[in-house]
Amino acid sequence: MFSNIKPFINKMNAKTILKRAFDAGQIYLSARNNGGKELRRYPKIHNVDINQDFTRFVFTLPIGLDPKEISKKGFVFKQVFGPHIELTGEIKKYTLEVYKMGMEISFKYNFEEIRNVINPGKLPIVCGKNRHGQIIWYDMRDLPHILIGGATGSGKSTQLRQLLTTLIIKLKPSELELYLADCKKAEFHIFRNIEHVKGNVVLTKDIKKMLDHISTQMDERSNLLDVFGVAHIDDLPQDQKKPYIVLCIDEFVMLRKEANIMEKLIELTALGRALGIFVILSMQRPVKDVLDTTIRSNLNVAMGFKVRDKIESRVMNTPGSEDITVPGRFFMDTNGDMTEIQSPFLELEDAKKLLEPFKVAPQDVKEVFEEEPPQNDDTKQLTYDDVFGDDDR
Ligand SMILES: Nc1ncnc2c1ncn2[C@@H]1O[C@H](COP(=O)(O)OP(=O)(O)OP(=O)(O)O)[C@@H](O)[C@H]1O
Repeated sequence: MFSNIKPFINKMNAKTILKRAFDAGQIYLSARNNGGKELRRYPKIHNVDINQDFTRFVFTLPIGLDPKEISKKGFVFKQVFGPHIELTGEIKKYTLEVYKMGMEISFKYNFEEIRNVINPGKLPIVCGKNRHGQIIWYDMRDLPHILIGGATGSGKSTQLRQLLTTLIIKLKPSELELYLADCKKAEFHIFRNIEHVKGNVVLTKDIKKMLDHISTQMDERSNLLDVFGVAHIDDLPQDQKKPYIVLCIDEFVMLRKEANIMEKLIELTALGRALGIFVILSMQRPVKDVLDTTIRSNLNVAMGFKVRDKIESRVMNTPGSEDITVPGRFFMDTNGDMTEIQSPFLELEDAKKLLEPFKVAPQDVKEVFEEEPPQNDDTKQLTYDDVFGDDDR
């Protein structure tokens, strides 16, 4: 972008362009002097580093400028610099990286490649690769609950498949219990008869039972913390150790009219962390009125795959995900930090092979809930059309 001009001029030009973005987004403090003339205090640009692949700016906000202005106006940087940017930072100091090229468009899942990287994690969530080719992961104990959103074909299910498969390979059944609810009835069949999986259900009434069971676990765990005077289940004595519980609900929007389920989810996402209970929710259409605001604010990580429009990306808090064109690509928001990531591509047949060693005979599966076929009206599950009607919002 700036490579044919001398370095100093390059930097000045780059600064001027960034200032244009501040202007366009009105990212400054404004006051009037005695003569009525407007005086603007812009963010201070401390550093401009230009190299072959990208230009990196470091800037700080003037005291008094609301940091929300930056998250709200993130789109301006894209309008000025183009789509390949990354903005990180909080409160005062921010780093903006402007890349010359888009990212690699594929990253094939290979557990051997991932194994060493996630080794220090107790409950590792592998997100994918960033634009520097680094594997991005985090420990769910630090950021306990995830929202995954994206239109059909965007790569949500593939991401869920690899997240769950990785956890199954990494943790023993004595360390991890998985509870899966698949409102679309399409995704979680490959996890049947896996020893870690204690529930794999599709009907609303079974999802309710499953949540009741997890709530009971939650109460028991709270009591244990009380009895042993510790703040986290990891600190319980060895003979009292409890497995982590991960509840994953695919297309949970279909349950939105179930007040009882929503209440339980609010409770789980509010209190789960210390009790070793974690939640992953996925949805095709992240629209405000289908996502309870309390639940939304308890979900610390959002993975925004391709969504339909700005309204949906705003609900996800992943601006720019409406412009994604590559399957498996997403923007990840972790408490305000935004990273563009390509998720690992784990194909169905490969996942089946990886899961094979963890399968047990059906009679040995200790699922807490047996799936029952629908019998009468009280088992009727909402369909997508029941929830959304036609395309209107
Ligand atoms: N990480 C990835 N890398 C490359 N291609 C991918 C990746 N994830 C998904 N794809 C491609 O996109 C297609 C759709 O992916 P996926 O089924 O995960 O989408 P989805 O969002 O779950 O859609 P739906 O809601 O309809 O199930 C896959 O069949 C695959 O071809």
